Amino acid sequence: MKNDTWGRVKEQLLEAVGRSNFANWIEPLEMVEIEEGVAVFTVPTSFMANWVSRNFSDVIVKHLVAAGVPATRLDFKVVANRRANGAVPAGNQPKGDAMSATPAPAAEVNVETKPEELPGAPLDARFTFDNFVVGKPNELAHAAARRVAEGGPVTFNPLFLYGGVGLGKTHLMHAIAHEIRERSPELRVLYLSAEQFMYRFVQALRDRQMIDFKQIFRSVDVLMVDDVQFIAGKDSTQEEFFHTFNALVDQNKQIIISADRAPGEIKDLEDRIKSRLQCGLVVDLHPTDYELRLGILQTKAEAYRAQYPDLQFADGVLEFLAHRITTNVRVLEGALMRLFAFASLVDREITLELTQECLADILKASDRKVTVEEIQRKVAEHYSIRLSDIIGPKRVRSIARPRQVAMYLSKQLTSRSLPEIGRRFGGRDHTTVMHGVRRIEDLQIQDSQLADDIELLRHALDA
Ligand SMILES: Nc1ncnc2c1ncn2[C@@H]1O[C@H](COP(=O)(O)OP(=O)(O)OP(=O)(O)O)[C@@H](O)[C@H]1O
Repeated sequence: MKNDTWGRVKEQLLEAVGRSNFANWIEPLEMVEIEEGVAVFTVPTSFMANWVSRNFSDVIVKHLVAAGVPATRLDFKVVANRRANGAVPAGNQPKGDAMSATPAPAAEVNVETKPEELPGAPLDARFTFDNFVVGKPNELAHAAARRVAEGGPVTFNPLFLYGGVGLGKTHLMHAIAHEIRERSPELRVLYLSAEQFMYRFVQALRDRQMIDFKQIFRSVDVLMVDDVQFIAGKDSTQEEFFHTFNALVDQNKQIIISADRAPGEIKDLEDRIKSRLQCGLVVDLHPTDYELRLGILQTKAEAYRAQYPDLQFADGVLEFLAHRITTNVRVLEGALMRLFAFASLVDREITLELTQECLADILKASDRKVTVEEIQRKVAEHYSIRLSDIIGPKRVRSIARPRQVAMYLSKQLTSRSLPEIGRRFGGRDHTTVMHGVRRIEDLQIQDSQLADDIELLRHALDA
């Protein structure tokens, strides 16, 4: 076939597949010969051979035939000697070796991108499964992560991990990547943040390297994208992410995604992406509880003590921190590190006093803000009465006393004024609240059962 015939067919294909597909997939093809109904093309990469063969064969054959070329099927040959991981402008390919090679199905040609060439983010060596403390709030997420890391047939795809700030999503993602790399070094694992994904995508568009981009992202065995909420509202990045996602799922490759909230709650994320993200297993990391925080502190303190055996902890310091710093694990870790640094500087035992002095700002910022509504709910639960009764007008003692307890705790644990508290108790006057608070203050002294109840409630509200 003459080159100008292929040139004319290309013009038709431009209209048929659109400018972007044409530039990415058709333009780089070079027609070499037609033999016994097989139209032979050279392509820059095996990925491209596969992709064009799967997605554009029919349309190419159709237009070839319409132009009078007797083609019934296509064959692609990857031309050797190209740039390591990229396409070469059409028309510049060295042809010698590839042309004399035995024709091979496109799928058998394999141009490898080595793991080190993958544009991923580095993994933190500390973020392993061994260093991850498991407790009730994260046991499901941990189990799912372990399962994915162990490999075997893909059971849930994608694995979607979500949770609030600093609860261990990134730690788990890195742990999975470490484990897979250790167990199956031949697998190509690509970990990166959604922000980096966008950055690579924009860069590829700008440098006209979309073929490389697609090739790399669609040729990995495990794709891990952290903080996916970042692409919300970024239309072209979402589009590309969606296609990458589909291409990998189609090939049964594992995808692991993390976000700060559930897929359905990510605003400005296309519905089709939301529903794709929900297809596999969605697990959340719950806010830490006291036991998990204490476990994390103990593990970290032990590791630190192994390094600095002279370091002394007074009893109750770790418990105090686990009790007081409830925001997230990152803050907890930061507090512990500061404490260690301070203690080794002043060369003193870490006492409760030293802890309070050294971490005053963190402790203040971490003070939990309890609401009047939470107090009312907990008190109602504790005394097995209805929440509406706490707020309502009933005056029988079995209801009036718990109501006074709730008023007392509201005064103690929140910064609300008496009139504000009164308003939240069904619009009562501030004098009624004041009376309730005083009554409980007095009664506590004589009534040990009441004192215990209040202590229990205070603890529950603090946790
Ligand atoms: N269960 C845990 N055991 C040990 N360390 C933990 C645990 N959970 C969190 N951490 C530690 O807390 C810090 C914050 O965790 P990580 O970066 O994984 O949080 P994240 O959920 O990804 O937060 P972000 O939403 O900010 O991205 C890390 O140093 C991590 O090692």
